[in-house]
Amino acid sequence: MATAAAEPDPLRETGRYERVQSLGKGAFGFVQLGRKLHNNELAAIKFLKRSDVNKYVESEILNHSMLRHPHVIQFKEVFLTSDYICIAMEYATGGSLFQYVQQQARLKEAVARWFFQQLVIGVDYCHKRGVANRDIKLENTLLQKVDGLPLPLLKICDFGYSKADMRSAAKSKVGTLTYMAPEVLVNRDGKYDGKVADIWSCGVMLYVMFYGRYPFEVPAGAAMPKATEILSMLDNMVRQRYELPTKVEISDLGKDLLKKMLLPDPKERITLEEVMKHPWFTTNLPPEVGRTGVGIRV
Ligand SMILES: Nc1ncnc2c1ncn2[C@@H]1O[C@H](COP(=O)(O)OP(=O)(O)OP(=O)(O)O)[C@@H](O)[C@H]1O
Repeated sequence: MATAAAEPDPLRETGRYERVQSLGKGAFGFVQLGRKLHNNELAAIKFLKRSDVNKYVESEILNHSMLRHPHVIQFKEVFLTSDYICIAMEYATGGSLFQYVQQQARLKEAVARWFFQQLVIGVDYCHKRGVANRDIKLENTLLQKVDGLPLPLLKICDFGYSKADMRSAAKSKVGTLTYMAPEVLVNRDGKYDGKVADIWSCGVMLYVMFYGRYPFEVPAGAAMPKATEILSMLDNMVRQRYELPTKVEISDLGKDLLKKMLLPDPKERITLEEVMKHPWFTTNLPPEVGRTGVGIRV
């Protein structure tokens, strides 16, 4: 994580916000915790260089601003400073689900279900609003601590690779390799359905929560994987060659859902509607989930 001292302080020139601390750095910019001067409200503010603005920044703003849901980080406002486009959003106090899983090595099945139910309900909401996220991963799901709840709530963030156009299929090969659906990697006719690819990525997230590792990987080490390594990973995906380590006890229903989400043919892959009717998913799912996000039992 970058230190606040090393980062510029663009909020100073706004006269509306002050910087509280640095929250971290991504590939495209940095994020700071800011406080709104007139009401002390906190916000996570993402700074993107104005000179680097591209179609992804535009989609991030347009798509994220359309969404309002308990399991999506709330978009607040966008404003400009002399050098940056600044996106103010709800501040998630509990870090990312990636950090959470890393701390625990892997999650108990009931805890994985708690997060997975919220993830799927949030992703389904985005899809119903016409937005495919295309970069669903543990790092892009943040946690919000809420008094009285045994576990934090999950919030989907980062719509930098999202796609909203319902009329045309997605073409760009975007996302993160270990979470990328095979049809995105192959992209033979140059098109895929971003929403169906999101379901694969949710399946990868479920796998990582269960087993604390990725189902499909290229060897670690090199910054850029070799084409042969990517092809071999793709081969494993297409042949459904991944381990379900027996030393980790996961119910048959949990494994059944996982397998249906990791079906390589997007036409055969389970739909979100079917996921939400799956008996593993509906276990311990109170009616409040998705509406307020509060009241989930583990
Ligand atoms: N709304 C938020 N509340 C709290 N922390 C946030 C929020 N949004 C982002 N962060 C944190 O800020 C850091 C940078 O986030 P950002 O989205 O720019 O990059 P990233 O997701 O780490 O990487 P990349 O964008 O390259 O995939 C991350 O550690 C992230 O957890």
